[in-house]
Amino acid sequence: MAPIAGELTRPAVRLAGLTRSFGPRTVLDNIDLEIPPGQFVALLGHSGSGKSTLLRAVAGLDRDTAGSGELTTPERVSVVFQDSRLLPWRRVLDNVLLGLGKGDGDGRAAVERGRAALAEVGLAGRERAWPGQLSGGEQQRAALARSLVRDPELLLADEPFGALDALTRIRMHTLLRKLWQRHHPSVLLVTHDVDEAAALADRVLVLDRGRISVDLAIDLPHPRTYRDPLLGEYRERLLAALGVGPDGEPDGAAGAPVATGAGG
Ligand SMILES: Nc1ncnc2c1ncn2[C@@H]1O[C@H](COP(=O)(O)OP(=O)(O)OP(=O)(O)O)[C@@H](O)[C@H]1O
Repeated sequence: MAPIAGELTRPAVRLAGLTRSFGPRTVLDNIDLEIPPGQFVALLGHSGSGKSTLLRAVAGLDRDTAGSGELTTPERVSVVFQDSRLLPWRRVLDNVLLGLGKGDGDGRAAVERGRAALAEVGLAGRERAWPGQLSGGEQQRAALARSLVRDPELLLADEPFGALDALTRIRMHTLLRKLWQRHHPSVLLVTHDVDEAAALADRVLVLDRGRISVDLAIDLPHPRTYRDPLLGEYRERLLAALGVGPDGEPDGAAGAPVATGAGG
């Protein structure tokens, strides 16, 4: 739930002095970050800037990496990746049920939760399909259902729509926005897509050379339309922060151009 005004709430995510290195290369350099409960944060940055490394650290997936820092996350954390990671030998509903943790119920109650999650992502009636019978977009919907079935307090998403075509991606943005508004987990969404970040997030972070170089609040109500000129202004600010000039060419220090994805 969103915090009630004036109520003291602990951040859902707290990173203090997070540093990660691969050999001599420091990818994350002493990062501090707090994400309040229910906040939708997008993490932008050039390829290789360390976005996935940060997300994996928050997810607790990189214990072998040389690093230091403090990390606090809520108990129920779900992760979605660019590929759905559905098990091809399990039917869609059974894949979704894999998202349930110990103590989340079993038997009939679990099946009901799985069915409800599939219905929420628009896959009612596809419970007994095999993953290979779903389109790419449907597979990502099933992955979202698997991540939501345990009602996460924190949803971590690493380029979840990066492999989808532009139109499917826009539909998935709408779906993710609705799911977030309904369940209100904190979200950390890694993306290359400036439009995706500006359209969905309360707050956009830009990762550059191991540090968070920009922390920008997107102060626009939801749902946002891609044609809103105010959204366009945020987009321009973010592109400038990424070092992409008006002609799409790099305009300075930050380097290569970024894909801006679903525009228009
Ligand atoms: N397991 C690993 N071993 C060695 N180097 C790694 C490892 N994981 C990531 N790196 C390096 O760390 C840097 C950051 O990688 P990371 O995947 O976090 O970037 P990213 O911003 O998510 O990139 P992209 O947008 O291309 O996915 C890269 O230079 C990468 O080569």
